[in-house]
Amino acid sequence: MASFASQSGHGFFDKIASRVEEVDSLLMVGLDPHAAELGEGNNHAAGAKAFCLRIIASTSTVAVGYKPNAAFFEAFGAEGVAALKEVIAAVPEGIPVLLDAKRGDIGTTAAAYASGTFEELGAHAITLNAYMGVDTVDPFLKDPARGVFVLCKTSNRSSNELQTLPVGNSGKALFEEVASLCQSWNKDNNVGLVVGATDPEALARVRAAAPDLWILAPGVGAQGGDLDEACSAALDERGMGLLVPVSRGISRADDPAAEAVALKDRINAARKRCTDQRKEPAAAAASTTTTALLPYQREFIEFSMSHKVLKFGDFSEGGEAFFELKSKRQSPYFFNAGLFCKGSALAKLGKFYAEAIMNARPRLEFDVVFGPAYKGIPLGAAVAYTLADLHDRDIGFSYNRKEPKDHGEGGLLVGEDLKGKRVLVVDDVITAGTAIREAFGILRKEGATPAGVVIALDRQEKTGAESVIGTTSAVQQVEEECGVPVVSVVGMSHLTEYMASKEDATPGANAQALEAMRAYRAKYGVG
Ligand SMILES: O=c1ccn([C@@H]2O[C@H](COP(=O)(O)O)[C@@H](O)[C@H]2O)c(=O)[nH]1
Repeated sequence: MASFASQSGHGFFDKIASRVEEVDSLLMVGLDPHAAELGEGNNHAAGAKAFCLRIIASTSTVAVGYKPNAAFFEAFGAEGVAALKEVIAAVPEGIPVLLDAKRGDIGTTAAAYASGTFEELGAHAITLNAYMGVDTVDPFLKDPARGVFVLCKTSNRSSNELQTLPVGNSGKALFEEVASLCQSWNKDNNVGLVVGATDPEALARVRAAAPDLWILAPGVGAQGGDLDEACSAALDERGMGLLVPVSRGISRADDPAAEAVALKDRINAARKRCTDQRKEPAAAAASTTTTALLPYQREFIEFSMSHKVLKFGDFSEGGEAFFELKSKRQSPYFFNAGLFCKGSALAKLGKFYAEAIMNARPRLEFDVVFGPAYKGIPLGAAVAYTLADLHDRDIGFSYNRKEPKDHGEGGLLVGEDLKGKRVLVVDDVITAGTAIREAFGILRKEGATPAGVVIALDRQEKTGAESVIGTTSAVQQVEEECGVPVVSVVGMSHLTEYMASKEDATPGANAQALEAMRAYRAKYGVG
C-alpha cells in the first residue's frame, strides 16, 4: 500500500499544499484506463494496470497526486478492483492518491465505503456526492490525514439541471449552498470541492462561498476548460487552493511524460499571470504584450532551428551574420517555413498552431479553419486534425483553389461549407498582408465572417522603405483594417527573449547575435 503518513494535527490538505510546493505543480494526473486507450488484446484488468503504471512512471515528478477513476477498474469486475489496489500501491510514497468514486450513502454504508477506500484500497482521499447530507460525509472525515472532495458544480453539460437551481430566497444556487456547507464541515483541513473548469463563473462563486477550501477543477483539455479563467476564478489569496486534474489530455498524448511537463508549465504560467494581475493589474496587462516565453514557444523555436527554418545571425569567422529581406533590410534572423517539408514536421506544426489558438486571449471563436492556397492548405489541415485529436474540437476545414475547376464539383472552394460561419485563417507568415486580404475577400463572398488569423511567426516590424519607415507592422495593419485578431505561435520578441535566455545560460556565446536582434528591434520593431 502506498504510504501517506499523517503528521499529527495535519489535515489532508496540508499534505497537498506541501506536495504542491515540492513539485511546483497544480497538476493531478488522472488514471482513466478507457477501453479505447488500452488497445486490442489489452482490454482487461492487467492491461488497465499496465496502462496506469506507465502513466505513473512517466509523470511522478510533476504530479501533485494521482486520481484513478474507480469506474474504469470496476468495469473489469473483481480483477479490475484488484488492479486498482495494485495501481494505488504502485504510486510512489508521499504522493497522494484521490479515488474518484463519487460515493454517497447513509452513514453506516458510508462508513463501509470509507473503510473500503482508505483501509482496503489504500487511497488517501475520495470524491463524494453530498446530496444526502453531512452524515454521508462524516465517516470519511474521521482521520484528518484522509480527505474528501465533495461534488459541487461538476464539469458536465447537464450539471445545470440541478446544481444551479436557486435555494430558498437567498438568491444562491444549490452548488453555492454545497460550497458553504463544506466550508463549515472543514474542521480538520480535509474537505475540498469539485468544481468544473468548464464554468469559470461558478468557480468564482464557489471561491467566494468557500474561501479556505481546495478546489479540484476537472475539464481542462478534452472538455475544453480554460486555464487562465480557471486560475483567476479559483486560486485563493495565496495563489493556492486549486488542483487541475487531467486524464485523457495526458494519456492520449504522443508523449505523456512531455505532455505532463507541458501541462504543469502551462498551468504555472496561467497561475503566474493571475497572481501578477492581482498584484499589479496595469503591469500585468502590459507584460502580456511583451514576452513571457511559454514552453511550447521555446520548443517551436528550437524545432524551427533544427529544421533550418529559423536561422539566427552567425557572428563567427566566415559566418552569415545578416540576411537580406525582400525589403532590403538586413535582418539578424531568417525564417523560411517552406523548409518544413516532412510529415513529422507537419504533425508538430499542427500542435504548435493549436497551442497558439488555445492560448490566445481574448479567445478565438470560430467554426471553420481555412487554409488559403497554397501554403495554407497543409497547415489548415494539420491544425484541424490536431484540434480534433488533442483538443476535442472537431471543426470543419476548407481551402481554395487558385484556378477554378470546370468539371466535377467545380468552383474555387473545397471542404466545409462556409456560409454563415466564423472562419479562422491559417497561414505561415504575414509579409505585406496581401494573401490574407485576398483570403478574407473569398470568405466574405461566400457569406462567411473572418474570425481571426493564426500564423507561425509575427516579425513585429514596421513596414515601409528605409527613407519612410512606417509606424505599424503588416500584422497590425491587418488587425486594424479587417477588425480581426492575428495570433502567432511566436513573435520577434519571443525570438529575442530566447536568445537572451541562451546568453544568460552561456555568457558570451550569443552576445553579438542578441545585440543584433535588439538593435534591429529598436530600429524597426513594434509592440
Ligand atoms: O465534474 C467532474 C467530476 C469528475 N470528473 C472526472 O474527471 C476526469 C476527467 O477526465 P478528462 O479526460 O481529463 O476529461 C474523469 O475521470 C471524470 O469522470 C469530471 O470530468 N468532471
